[in-house]
Amino acid sequence: MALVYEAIQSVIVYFSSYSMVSIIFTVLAMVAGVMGYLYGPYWGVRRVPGPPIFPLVGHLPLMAKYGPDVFSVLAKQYGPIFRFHMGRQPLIIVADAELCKEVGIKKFKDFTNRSIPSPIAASPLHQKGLFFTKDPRWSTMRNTILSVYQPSHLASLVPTMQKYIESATENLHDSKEDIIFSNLSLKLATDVIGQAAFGVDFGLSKPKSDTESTRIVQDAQGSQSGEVSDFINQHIYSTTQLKMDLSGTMDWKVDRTNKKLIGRLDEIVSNRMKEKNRGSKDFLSQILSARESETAAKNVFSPDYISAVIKESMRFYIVSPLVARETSKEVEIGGYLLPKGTWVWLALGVLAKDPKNFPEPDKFKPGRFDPNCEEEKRRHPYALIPFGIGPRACVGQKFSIQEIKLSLIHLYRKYVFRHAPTMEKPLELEYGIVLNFKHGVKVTAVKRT
Ligand code: HEM
Repeated sequence: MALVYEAIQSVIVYFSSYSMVSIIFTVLAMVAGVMGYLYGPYWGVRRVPGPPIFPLVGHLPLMAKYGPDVFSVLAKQYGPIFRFHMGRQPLIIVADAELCKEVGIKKFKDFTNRSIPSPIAASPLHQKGLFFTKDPRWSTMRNTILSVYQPSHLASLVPTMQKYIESATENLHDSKEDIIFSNLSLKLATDVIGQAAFGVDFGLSKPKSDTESTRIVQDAQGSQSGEVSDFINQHIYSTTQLKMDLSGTMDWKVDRTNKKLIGRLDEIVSNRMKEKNRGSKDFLSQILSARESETAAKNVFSPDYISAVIKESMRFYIVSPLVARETSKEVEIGGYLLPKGTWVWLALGVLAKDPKNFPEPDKFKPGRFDPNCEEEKRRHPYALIPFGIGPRACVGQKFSIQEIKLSLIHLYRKYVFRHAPTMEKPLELEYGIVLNFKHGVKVTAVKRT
């Protein structure tokens, strides 16, 4: 009997110690899993210098402390290439013109793609566009799109651009309220893109009375202008709501808006496909014609003073301070070996405020771009790259510069502008995916006599 009792006892001890061991193992495995989840992405790039990491939030508290200057502050401390953690996701920040050249041009084939933040990874609409699309799909799409940005085609757009600029700026001096110039230029740019890209009049920049009288007039695509503005508002919502949210969740409203947008875009494209003599006035018609003639594309598409002022403005308020790229295989940059899949971000904003290339960087001095001045001659050729760099640089660069130049010429020929008394000083900025003005740029216009 005693023997049986002892045997049972030893079995109980065996099993209870077994379950203790298994609990310990389970807990250890869970801890290892959590540590792996939190620090796995860091491990491959741990040799790249960077500030100490706060658990879970990474370096986000530094962003709260230094605001938009955070990358300039860190570049001073850690050098031209450093690590910055958005939560657990490490970014390798490249803050030097020569290294940007290496990523964007010399080693481009290892950096063809952009890193995709999770809200975009969850959005098929954004992934289909040229900006985020990847690998061969990107090159086919880019080659087809580039044809519509040829100088001859851009030149043919001058009258369209002029028409919108003239109508939008006709009676600025009559305005009883301050003109929120940043809003006006956004509407103007969107209207020009609508006409140039889709052959559709969005009617956003027309002076109010005009817009009201044409509200019921059908636009070129048969949709009413109210509907078109609705479409654009959805588009603006969809793009401005893309936060750098790395939590893996996506705002359901963005998802819903994207679905509606896809519907609208499909509608515009299918209507245009039905048109026999669609001509080649707008980008959509050109791309559809290119698609019909090229099978590869078919599978993919479903220094004058003004120049100096434009360059200095784009340096001073750099629109897109960071450009996201990703390594497609193991690659060496700035003396560090980066594994495949590393997020490498080019810090165009740090470059633009680097006193090595732009002495007194916080002063607005268009003269620094005078081709005869020493500063211009000494400067690194890739010190100011507001449109990005290399084969993946902005396709809209020439289009934008043409529109900016035309707008400036028209505006300054007719008006003198003054800061409105209601405009804050210094201007308050909002930093998102692109730079924005918190309260708008407010001006009053005085007609030249
Ligand atoms: C002042 C105006 C603009 C600025 C500062 C700007 C800036 C940029 C930057 C920095 C990039 C990333 C480039 C890189 O990765 O190296 C980019 C890409 C792009 N931009 Fe712009 N852009 C502007 C206007 C436009 C316009 C008007 C269009 C269209 C008509 C446009 C279409 C694109 C596209 C499609 C890409 C993605 C190109 C690709 O991934 O192959 N941009 N832009």
